[in-house]
Amino acid sequence: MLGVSSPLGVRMAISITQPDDWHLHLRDGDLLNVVVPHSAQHFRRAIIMPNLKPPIITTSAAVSYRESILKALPAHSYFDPLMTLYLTDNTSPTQIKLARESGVVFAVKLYPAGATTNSQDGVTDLFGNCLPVLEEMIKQNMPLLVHGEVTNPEVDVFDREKVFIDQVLKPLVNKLPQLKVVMEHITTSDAVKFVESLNEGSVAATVTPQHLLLNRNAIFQGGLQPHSYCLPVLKREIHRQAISSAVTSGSKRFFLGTDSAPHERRRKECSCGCAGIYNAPVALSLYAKVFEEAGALDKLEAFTSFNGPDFYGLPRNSTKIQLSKAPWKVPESFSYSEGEIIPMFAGQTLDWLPSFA
Ligand SMILES: NC(=O)N[C@@H](CC(=O)O)C(=O)O
Ligand SMILES: [Zn+2]
Ligand SMILES: [Zn+2]
Repeated sequence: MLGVSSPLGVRMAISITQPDDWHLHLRDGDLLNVVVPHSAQHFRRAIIMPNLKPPIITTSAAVSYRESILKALPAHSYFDPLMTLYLTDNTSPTQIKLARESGVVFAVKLYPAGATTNSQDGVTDLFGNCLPVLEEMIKQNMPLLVHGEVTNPEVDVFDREKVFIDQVLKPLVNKLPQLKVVMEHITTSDAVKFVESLNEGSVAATVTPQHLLLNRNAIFQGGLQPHSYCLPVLKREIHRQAISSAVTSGSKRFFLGTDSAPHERRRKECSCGCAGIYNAPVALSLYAKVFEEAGALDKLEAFTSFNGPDFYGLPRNSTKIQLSKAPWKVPESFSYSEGEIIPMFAGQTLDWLPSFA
């Protein structure tokens, strides 16, 4: 990381290796034309979530989804979508082999059936139905990306991540210690402890800007705030602090994954609103804010740009991006053919402005 100083010695800008987003929802249809440019503006590569309707369960579906993403890229921009397969009870080991051979699919995503947006085709019994597939993933060195929440309605919604760690992840890493696992969008100190207790190269976690900056008060601040609702739901302040400390400590086990998850405004602002926060345009500014507030700006680059590719066994980017300490206003909304999407912190002023030098 290179610091640029003003004559008074105040750091005005930093230059870092261009980041990647290791957890991103781009959706499909016309919405791609809005959200793909936003991600490509800051990120070089992204792990693309497969929870479309219908979900991406085959390599051929992943290949054609990748083509539509590339078509939505503005001219002269570079962005490499790293595709994933949606794991179902019926996924076969052969499909995993084909996925690896394609060179297009980089991971397999586990959604416990019913846990989150478009997860109804997800897995009902991981150990009962998916062991041969997980064994093939070890052979192919293909990571398992996990939405880590149990779906049992009797478990309190704020405890679902912790219970998932105890009931599924601990047995999983005991049974298959060679499987690479990414616990996606972690929200609790329990998840931090779990990830830190394991071998660095085998289990890692992505962390979103909202889980680093907000606690569950944000959902109810002055009234119900649908644009602060995501899954796993925001947690208590002590959990936010635990995640922030873990990430800013410089540990290699944590890396950037925005979980940017746009939903059309009326699908958020209604009587049964969708879970998901659209943060792609603001994510990098917000991560910089978190590291600055922790006095750890020197550790930002490893989190945004090194730990992810190192875990996935991919090269680090050679391009750079600049973050300037300059106020900028987040747009109120972005329109597309079916309506609009509202970004996180819409209309507010943020401090760090990313740009290509
Ligand atoms: N995070 C969310 O609240 N929503 C995501 C799904 C997910 O990542 O769980 C979505 O696809 O909308
Ligand atoms: Zn999820
Ligand atoms: Zn997600």
